[in-house]
Amino acid sequence: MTEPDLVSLRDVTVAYDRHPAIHHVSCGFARGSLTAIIGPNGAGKSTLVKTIAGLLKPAEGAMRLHGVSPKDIAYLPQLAGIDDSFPISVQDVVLLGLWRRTGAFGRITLDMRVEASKALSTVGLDGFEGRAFGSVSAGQRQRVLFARVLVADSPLILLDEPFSAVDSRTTADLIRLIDRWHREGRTVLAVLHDHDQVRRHFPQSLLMAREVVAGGPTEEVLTPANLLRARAMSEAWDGDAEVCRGAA
Ligand SMILES: Nc1ncnc2c1ncn2[C@@H]1O[C@H](COP(=O)(O)OP(=O)(O)OP(=O)(O)O)[C@@H](O)[C@H]1O
Repeated sequence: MTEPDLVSLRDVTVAYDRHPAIHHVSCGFARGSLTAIIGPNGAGKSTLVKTIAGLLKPAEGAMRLHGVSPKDIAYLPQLAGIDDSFPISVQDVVLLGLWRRTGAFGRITLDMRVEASKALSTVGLDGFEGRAFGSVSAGQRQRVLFARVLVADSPLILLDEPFSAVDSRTTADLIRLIDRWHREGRTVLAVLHDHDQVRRHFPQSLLMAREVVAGGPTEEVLTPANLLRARAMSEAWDGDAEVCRGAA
């Protein structure tokens, strides 16, 4: 018998204020897979990832996790969504990745601090522990957030546009980290816009345009015909439509 997908969505519609952002999405992500989620702006990629992270609830359909609990998910939101005026040190941001082990009010041990420093070292930020998170550059911030994912040691990792505002050297370093997570058998989903990068590093892709346009091996998904279809579907989308209930 084949193993069920680690994450599966069946006929999922997610709405903001009753206006669907993605609709009738059915797809699965196998355990240990490395998948790029691609599609035009507004295609619903972040909405999909937030739904898998448990931050949004489907208005219709079902999202299921198999053999992984919601608290085991490491989610890296779009950098733009993080409030960098909040006074928190780089080390404390990394330690937030340990909350599964510590609980909301758990004690941070010396070992945990050492682990956080090691993770910072892995992402090239030796000695950054005491810096204010808001005071480091956008690329360095992204490295800090990857360090947070590193210490979380999660079987399912969701990355929303992890390379926006990041230079090519940092991108290359972070891609090496993603490769490492993939080799370790973790399941990784990343929202990306750079198709060359996706072709080079991501074996699987899911092309979205409010619904699934295509999913599977990247070379079969990223075809000119599919990309054209995704663009046309996005442009034809009716943003004022309401959730269609009871559709057969
Ligand atoms: N909090 C929100 N409230 C209302 N509408 C929202 C909200 N977040 C997203 N949307 C709408 O849902 C649709 C899908 O947005 P989403 O951010 O998921 O797309 P995306 O593919 O990630 O886009 P991008 O590539 O531009 O980041 C868009 O029309 C967007 O305006």
